[in-house]
Amino acid sequence: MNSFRFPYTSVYSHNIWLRDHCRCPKCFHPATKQRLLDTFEIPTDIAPLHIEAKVEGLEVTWPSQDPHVSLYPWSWLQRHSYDPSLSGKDASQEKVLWGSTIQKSPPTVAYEEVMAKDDQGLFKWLSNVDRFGFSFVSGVPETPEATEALSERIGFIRETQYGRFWEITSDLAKGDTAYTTLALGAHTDNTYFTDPCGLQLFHLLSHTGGTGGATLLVDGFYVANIMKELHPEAYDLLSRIPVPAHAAGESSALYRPSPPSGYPVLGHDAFTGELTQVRWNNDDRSVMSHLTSDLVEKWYDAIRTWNKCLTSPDSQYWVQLQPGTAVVVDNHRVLHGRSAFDGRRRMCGAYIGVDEYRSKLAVLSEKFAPDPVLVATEKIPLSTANGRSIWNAAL
Ligand SMILES: C[N+](C)(C)CCCC[C@H](N)C(=O)O
Ligand SMILES: O=C(O)CCC(=O)C(=O)O
Ligand SMILES: [Fe+2]
Repeated sequence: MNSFRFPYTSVYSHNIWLRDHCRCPKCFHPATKQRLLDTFEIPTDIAPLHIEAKVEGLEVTWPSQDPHVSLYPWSWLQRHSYDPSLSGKDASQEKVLWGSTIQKSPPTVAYEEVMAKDDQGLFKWLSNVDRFGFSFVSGVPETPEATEALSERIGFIRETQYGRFWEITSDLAKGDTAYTTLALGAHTDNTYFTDPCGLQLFHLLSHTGGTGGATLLVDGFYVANIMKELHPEAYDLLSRIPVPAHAAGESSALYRPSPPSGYPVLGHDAFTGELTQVRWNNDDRSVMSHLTSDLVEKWYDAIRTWNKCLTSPDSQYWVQLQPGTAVVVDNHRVLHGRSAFDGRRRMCGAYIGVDEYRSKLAVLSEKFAPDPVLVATEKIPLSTANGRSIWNAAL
């Protein structure tokens, strides 16, 4: 919507869009941020009575019994303009793709900072995850309790068939190879869920009487980028062919995603086409029973190429976790794995849902990295009953 060259009698589509998105307290509940306006009462041929460019934003007067005045802050219009789209990516949200060289300076935040009630450290931690897909937390007390408290700083823990906050060791306490001493190749968890967890937290509590059990991290977005450049046909197949998965190690549970055919290895934003998710766990993959015969060879070639890129030394970041240093991983981007081990090894951690993670990051971003245009130019009342800006540029 070319709000800056807004013609007086624009085509109806812009008028109805503008009227539908009025954010005055009568049309948009200031506390609940829900639409109060009845979209379907807006006349299809609605057109403004008057338009004025004000310091705070675009003021539009609509015809109705008592002319209705809407104010659209410039930052809000910029954020939501669709023709053309004007909301460029701001650098702070740029993803930093990485390979093995990340080992030189992996993103890390101190536990004390993350636990501090002012949330600055928590924002720093989640900003790391947003940019790098993972972050260490140093100085964590070597207990499950402290690790659980750390997890809960982000949001409520996601409970699954493996429990809420989990402690794992090689006792097959649960029907999964994570509860063995076996090596695990680079994977993302929960491919058998429709909605894989957003974050996965790991904290090695102890490892005695044995060796191995190193942690592998791979930036799935970095590897996908390489695939897109060097193996576009394979990238395309990984982006199109759904992959079924299951978790069937517990007699009480048989998890499969909905639909059971699953989801492609590489998931994209349907609107922007941007890569948004990697789903890959070759051990948990079920029977590929929906490939057409002409695709079988091609698909296996594609996953062989994918695996080759995933396992290239250039893509792999191996780190021997130590008690006291936890790591959180964006399970929609970064794959994790482990080398085989012996001896007694105790790992604890938790899942956090992707929406809980993104919500916490959004709220903290509003507080610590607000939309500069919104803060600088809007003179309109920014706070409401619940203290949240009525003009959060994202709403
Ligand atoms: C131990 N912990 C609960 C974290 C995971 C156990 C299940 C892992 C499963 N194979 C997957 O990849 O999702
Ligand atoms: O034991 C580890 O280091 C990680 C095992 C694993 O992949 C998991 O728990 O999801
Ligand atoms: Fe895992």
